[in-house]
Amino acid sequence: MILVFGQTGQVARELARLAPDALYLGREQADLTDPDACAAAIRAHRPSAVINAAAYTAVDRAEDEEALATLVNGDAPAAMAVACAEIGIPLVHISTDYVFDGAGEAPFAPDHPTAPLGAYGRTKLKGEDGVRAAGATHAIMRTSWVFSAHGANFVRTMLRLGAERDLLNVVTDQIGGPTPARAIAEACLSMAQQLQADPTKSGTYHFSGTPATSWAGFARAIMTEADLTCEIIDIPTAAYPTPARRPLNSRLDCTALRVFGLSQPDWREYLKTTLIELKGTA
Ligand SMILES: NC(=O)C1=CN([C@@H]2O[C@H](COP(=O)(O)OP(=O)(O)OC[C@H]3O[C@@H](n4cnc5c(N)ncnc54)[C@H](OP(=O)(O)O)[C@@H]3O)[C@@H](O)[C@H]2O)C=CC1
Ligand SMILES: Cc1cn([C@H]2C[C@H](O)[C@@H](COP(=O)(O)OP(=O)(O)O[C@H]3O[C@@H](C)C(=O)[C@@H](O)[C@H]3O)O2)c(=O)[nH]c1=O
Ligand SMILES: [Mg+2]
Repeated sequence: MILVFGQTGQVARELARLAPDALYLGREQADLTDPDACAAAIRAHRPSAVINAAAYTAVDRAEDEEALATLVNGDAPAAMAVACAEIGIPLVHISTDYVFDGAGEAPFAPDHPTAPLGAYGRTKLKGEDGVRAAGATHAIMRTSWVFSAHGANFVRTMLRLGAERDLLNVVTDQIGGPTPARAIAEACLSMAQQLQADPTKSGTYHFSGTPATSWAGFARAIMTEADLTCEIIDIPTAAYPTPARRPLNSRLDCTALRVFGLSQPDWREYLKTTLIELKGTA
């Protein structure tokens, strides 16, 4: 039995659709602000693998709540990994492009030095370090720009704003790979299964959608696919001030996915299916 931390999040919901028999622990059953409780849940349930799909993901708010975000994104995954090491099971942990500083234009390889620009990235990096230090079989999967038909994400924000406005300013100098939560969930399950059979696959992997685009480019694709007439105006990051700094270059080098026989999802296909799914629920 696979144990998943998270129930209502984008990735957790997609996991639940793909693997309904896994055990999903929401905030009520396992609060990540209590790392010991997370470790205790693993010891109590003795699963065959753990996937951590829960996190503090409010990038701007994290600047003011770094202590809380550190507990959830840093200390809880570390405690999970210690418990996984004890009982000899793999942990699949999800991390982010925001651990990098976004310099240059080349895709970041998994072993490229990290240098987060903000609190969210710092807390996620602490979680990565804790998972690696615990000695459990693990995959740290760094992904980026996650979207789905549920939860808080850029696609849903653009659909809401696009229906209200004729024009929308969107940054054009942050480049990355939008990644469907659905594809992340599939990859997590595959990694968990393969790690059980072959612990030598442990390591840090990048998993992002292709092709790389800007937030403005992504916004334009969303408006087109959704038949909204809202015009997207290209603006530089400097013209869109936010509490947290974000990396300009979020490109991730995903070639190591070959180890798991996985490849990058084309976000344009998943955008279509996401919009169909949203229409069905509207
Ligand atoms: N969203 C994105 O664009 C990106 C996300 N990631 C990473 O991917 C992973 C999945 O993200 P995503 O699915 O988008 O996340 P969401 O923001 O959609 O969901 C986060 C989940 O974490 C849960 N959670 C937050 N705080 C706690 C807590 N204290 N105790 C228990 N559960 C908690 C939330 O529960 P509740 O509903 O109760 O609040 C929610 O289920 C995370 O590790 C994230 O860092 C990486 C790159 C990009
Ligand atoms: C709503 C809006 C956003 N933007 C910009 C702000 C920001 O630079 C970019 C995306 O906005 P968001 O608020 O979705 O960005 P953000 O929440 O920072 O998204 C990040 O979330 C975390 C959890 C991650 O791990 C990252 O990979 C990334 O997905 O678009 C505009 O330019 N115009 C707009 O109207
Ligand atoms: Mg956000």
